[in-house]
Amino acid sequence: MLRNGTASVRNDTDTVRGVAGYKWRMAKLFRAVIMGPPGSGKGTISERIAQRFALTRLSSGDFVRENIAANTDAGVLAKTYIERGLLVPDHVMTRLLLPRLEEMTRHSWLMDGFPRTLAQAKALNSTCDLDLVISLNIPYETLKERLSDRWIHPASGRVYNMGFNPPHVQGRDDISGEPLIQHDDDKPEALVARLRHYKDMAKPIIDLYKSKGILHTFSGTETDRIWPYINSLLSTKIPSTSQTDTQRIPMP
Ligand SMILES: Nc1nc2c(ncn2[C@@H]2O[C@H](COP(=O)(O)OP(=O)(O)O)[C@@H](O)[C@H]2O)c(=O)[nH]1
Ligand SMILES: Nc1ncnc2c1ncn2[C@@H]1O[C@H](COP(=O)(O)OP(=O)(O)O)[C@@H](O)[C@H]1O
Repeated sequence: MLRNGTASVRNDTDTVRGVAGYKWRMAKLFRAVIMGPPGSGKGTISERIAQRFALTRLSSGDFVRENIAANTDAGVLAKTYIERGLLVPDHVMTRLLLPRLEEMTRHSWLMDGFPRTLAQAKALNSTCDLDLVISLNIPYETLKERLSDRWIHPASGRVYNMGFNPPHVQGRDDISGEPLIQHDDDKPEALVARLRHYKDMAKPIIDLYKSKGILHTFSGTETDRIWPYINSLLSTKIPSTSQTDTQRIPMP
């Protein structure tokens, strides 16, 4: 249920009267979060889930970058942290994200990158009830190999891996043809610290979702082997009607 003041819309099959004499039947919506250490495949798997189940894919990193580009107050503030390689403080992240989620009352979504702290998880919890949390558990050696081979198209966030999903033209984004870059913090020397940090921050969040009975953990070294399990889990959880989110039905 997405709580917005006193209004709540979600997880119900609900009808609302529209302007043109139609009722809009709200399909049962679905809200999920994907968690995992850097390089665990959150972006890759989110993309597959979004395509297969027609969910809106939300990425906290993209929100932050959009706000920086648009020079919003929160974006300007967030930039000062990102430039120093820090996480954006909780109150800035929630100010950026929660209003956006409140606009999404009619959409099923999958969030990547939020919550990253227990405070964020609690703030999210007070805004909406999640249906499911996917946690990816990938061995360190695998993460290290993947990240040293990760190339990104910064403008779109499209991700490549020189072995797993290489671009059609080496060093160039498939769609725009623009150059790909590597993040400094994907280098092995930065990775140990990033992983330790992830573990410390994620543990209480994972415990919280476990206690709510919505946590599903997937372990393995290959996305293509994990994917069928995620796919079949979601097939049982996501009602087929949520693929359109709303259906317009004539008023009787
Ligand atoms: N070799 C290999 N690379 C993968 C696999 N799954 C994802 N990748 C790549 O590993 C890197 C990290 O994946 P990404 O989805 O960006 O992870 P995130 O940091 O959790 O969002 C990217 O370069 C992906 O293309 C896999 O099964 N095998
Ligand atoms: N939930 C969050 N809490 C705090 N900072 C965040 C959050 N999501 C994104 N950010 C900030 O935005 C940056 C980019 O996010 P993202 O694209 O997820 O990249 P990365 O996976 O490299 O951290 C992060 O490094 C961090 O500074």
